[in-house]
Amino acid sequence: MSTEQPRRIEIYDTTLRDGTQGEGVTLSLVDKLKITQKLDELGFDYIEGGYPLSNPKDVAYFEQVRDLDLKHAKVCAFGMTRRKGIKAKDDVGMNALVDSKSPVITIVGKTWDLHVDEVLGISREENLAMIEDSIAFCTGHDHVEQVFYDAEHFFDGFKANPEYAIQTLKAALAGGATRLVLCDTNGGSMPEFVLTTIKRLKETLPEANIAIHTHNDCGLAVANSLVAVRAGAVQVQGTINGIGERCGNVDLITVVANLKLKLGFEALEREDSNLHLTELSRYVYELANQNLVPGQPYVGSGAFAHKGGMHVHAVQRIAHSYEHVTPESVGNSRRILVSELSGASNIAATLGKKFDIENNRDLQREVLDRVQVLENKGYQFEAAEASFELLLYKAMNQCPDFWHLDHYRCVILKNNGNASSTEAIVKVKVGDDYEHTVAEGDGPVNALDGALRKALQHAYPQLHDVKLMDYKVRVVNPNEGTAAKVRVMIEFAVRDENQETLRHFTTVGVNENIVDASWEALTDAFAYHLIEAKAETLCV
Ligand SMILES: CC(=O)SCCNC(=O)CCNC(=O)[C@H](O)C(C)(C)COP(=O)(O)OP(=O)(O)OC[C@H]1O[C@@H](n2cnc3c(N)ncnc32)[C@H](O)[C@@H]1OP(=O)(O)O
Ligand SMILES: CC(=O)C(=O)O
Repeated sequence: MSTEQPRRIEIYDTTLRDGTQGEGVTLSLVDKLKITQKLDELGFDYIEGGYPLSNPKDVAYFEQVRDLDLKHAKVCAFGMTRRKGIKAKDDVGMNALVDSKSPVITIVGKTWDLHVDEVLGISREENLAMIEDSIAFCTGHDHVEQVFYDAEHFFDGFKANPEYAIQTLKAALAGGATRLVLCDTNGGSMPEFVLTTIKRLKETLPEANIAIHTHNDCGLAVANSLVAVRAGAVQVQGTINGIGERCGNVDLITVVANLKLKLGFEALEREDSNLHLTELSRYVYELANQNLVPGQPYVGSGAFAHKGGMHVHAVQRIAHSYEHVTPESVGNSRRILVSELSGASNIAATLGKKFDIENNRDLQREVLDRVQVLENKGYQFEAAEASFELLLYKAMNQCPDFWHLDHYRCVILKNNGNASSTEAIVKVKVGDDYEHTVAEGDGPVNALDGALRKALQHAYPQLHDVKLMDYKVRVVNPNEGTAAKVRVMIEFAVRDENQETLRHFTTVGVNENIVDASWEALTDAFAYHLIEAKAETLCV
């Protein structure tokens, strides 16, 4: 039996620098500090906080991050080599880096002769001097513990001119760099090339500590990072959720999970850090104001969501029949979806216990048939769990009529130059009485919601607790132009008397008329809430 300790891989996060180079990503100073704290809590080794020369926010970040009580992570300041033709000590960028007081400085320099000759337009010797001088200038300051060298375009440079690429790395080592970070800046390299290149490099520079920084332009950032580790890299650089320039950086969430759960490496200082990967991913999406990616490996909302009937049938018996790791191992959870692709097992798994129908195959099939017919018409029940449950209540004859609609009407008034106003009129019969109400709203749905609530408020005060939160509409068959069907999904929150949210639920409606589709989703929600709240119907 091997007694060898698993190799520990350093994890270097650049969400706050390279991540913010992604389209649509901006983080406030407070967000950057919060993410720093979170990454430190989970045991990240290095956090690249920004580019101190770039903007006042990054300067402020490096001032304020010193007040955080970080337990493990080292904050890194990023910048490029000195400008051509001047001394490092006279370069504003160099001075901004050391003035940041960061214990680690990461300097990016040119490896590819194309960039040296054509982009910077300098001699190759000057580029080598810029790399060595810049690193030496930083290492010459006592507070600087380490300088990492980001070899920009390393793999493209090595392909074009391997001798020169290696000279640039030697210049970095001569300056005192403690990590040579091989960057696949354009994200175009293939894993085989990354592997063989690093192996060749290790023969030339056996003592150098190699790190890897990949981009995802070929969808290979994770693969390239993992082969680099296999070839001996000691550090992986990337971002949370893979945000970053163009197609993004490597997603450190996937890298860490693969290193720890699949390949037997140690990564991140905290023992149970992989259990918090889902939480971390969602935290960063939230602060970066980005939508979750359902299919994101390990931590996406769909990473352990089972939809096909055959899958659900098997997963209920043996979870790993359709799951490569347990959802809990990365802090995620299993979900069973109901749709036209479901089998009876999906219904038994999602609602079998709540409705006590785990063994009632006939009822499960009846509801499934109904789901299939409705989804064929444009409904979607995966995310509209309340409308789906209502189908079950109906199939079990447990969905009473709480009111009878006589009619509703919506009027939108638009005067030239004025904002439009909307009025809805609703007439319903509740028990023996007619309620005829009117409400104004921001639009037809808001006005109808108001008018129907007024009509029902005395008979069913429970509706006071349910609030409309979000409204989404999508065209189902766009080929029909303005006569196309639309699918409306409405999210509601149920609140207690202190206005604390107890739970959310969603309903769906489909129609050629957007107001009718909205009415269907709205009334589904009211009926669902009344059943769940055990309201007695006044209509017999
Ligand atoms: C692969 C990467 O992700 S590297 C990081 C890229 N990140 C960023 O660019 C975001 C932060 N950048 C910035 O805030 C700005 O671009 C700054 C402050 C760095 C520079 O701004 P400016 O002085 O206005 O220059 P600009 O951005 O137009 O052009 C880059 C300049 O840096 C020079 N340069 C580029 N790379 C290097 C390098 N490795 N070493 C030295 N100089 C370099 C270019 O020659 C050019 O200088 P020039 O205008 O004298 O020809
Ligand atoms: C340094 C860096 O971000 C890159 O080369 O991609």
